[in-house]
Amino acid sequence: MTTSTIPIKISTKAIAQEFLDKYDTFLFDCDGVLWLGSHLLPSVKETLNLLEESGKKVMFVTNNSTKSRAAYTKKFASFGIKATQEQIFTSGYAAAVYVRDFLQLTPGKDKVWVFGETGISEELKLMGIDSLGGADPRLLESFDPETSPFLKDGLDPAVTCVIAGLDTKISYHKLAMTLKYLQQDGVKFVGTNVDSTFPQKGHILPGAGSMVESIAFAAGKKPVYCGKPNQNMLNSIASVMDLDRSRTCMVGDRLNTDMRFGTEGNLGGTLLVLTGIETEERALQKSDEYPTPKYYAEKLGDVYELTH
Ligand SMILES: C[C@H](OP(=O)(O)O)C(=O)O
Ligand SMILES: [Mg+2]
Repeated sequence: MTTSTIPIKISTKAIAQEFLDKYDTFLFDCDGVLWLGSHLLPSVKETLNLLEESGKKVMFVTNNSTKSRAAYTKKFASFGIKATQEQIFTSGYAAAVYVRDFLQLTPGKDKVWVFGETGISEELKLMGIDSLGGADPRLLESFDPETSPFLKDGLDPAVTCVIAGLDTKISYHKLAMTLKYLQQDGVKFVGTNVDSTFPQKGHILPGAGSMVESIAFAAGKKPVYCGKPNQNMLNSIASVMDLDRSRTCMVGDRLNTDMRFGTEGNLGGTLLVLTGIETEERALQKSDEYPTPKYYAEKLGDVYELTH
């Protein structure tokens, strides 16, 4: 899939101002755009303040399922950035919405086995859906099928779905139990996001996709992914806010998730920043796997720095 236009680099005041004037709503990816782990990227806070002062609407759309939306408001606050839970969409929340609304799990009856962190289980809990596994510390113990606390009374028959996402405390016990549940007839398989890698300051580390696809390979089953570029996420956002797609821009650091999400969502534009996964060379090359961005920039903060 390609777009005919050559990406425009935001490298002058005039281009930066043209970019700002073109859109009323900005959807921001988080990892690799706003921050790298605990490291806030340059002039991000100033850029977000500029957008707020200009009356622009801002949403945060992250494929990172490790934290709940509520936990993310605390991460934003730690950087001195105001963000309400309603402005934040995570792939963990998107997966919970999917199992509630599409798979129609019955709260109080159906349960979910989670491979991943609290960002998934906390969102399920808010919907009244119980989950097993996840950050349960007993899963960090070495796995023995004879003694595992998750097997001694047999598998929980109430589990009708597995949700898998990024787990920075991965263990064989977690992999084994997730596979056991996926081997049960009728258990659905949901992935939070397909990102193969995860940007940290000075490192590109294994992402959710590398773990979910490992489980999929073992189970011989393909998950339904709920994060970007899945359009259910954008449709959820559009349903809760008055979104004029033609005046909306998706800002991200990954071509095959963020830029696809924006282009396939028929948004007015996309901005690829080079502080995460991608390079200028890849931003400019045409590919069948992902669209070229409308704009690109060395970093998001250039939008502020070039106009001030
Ligand atoms: C990298 C991705 O997060 P995002 O860039 O979508 O915030 C992820 O955590 O897998
Ligand atoms: Mg990112």
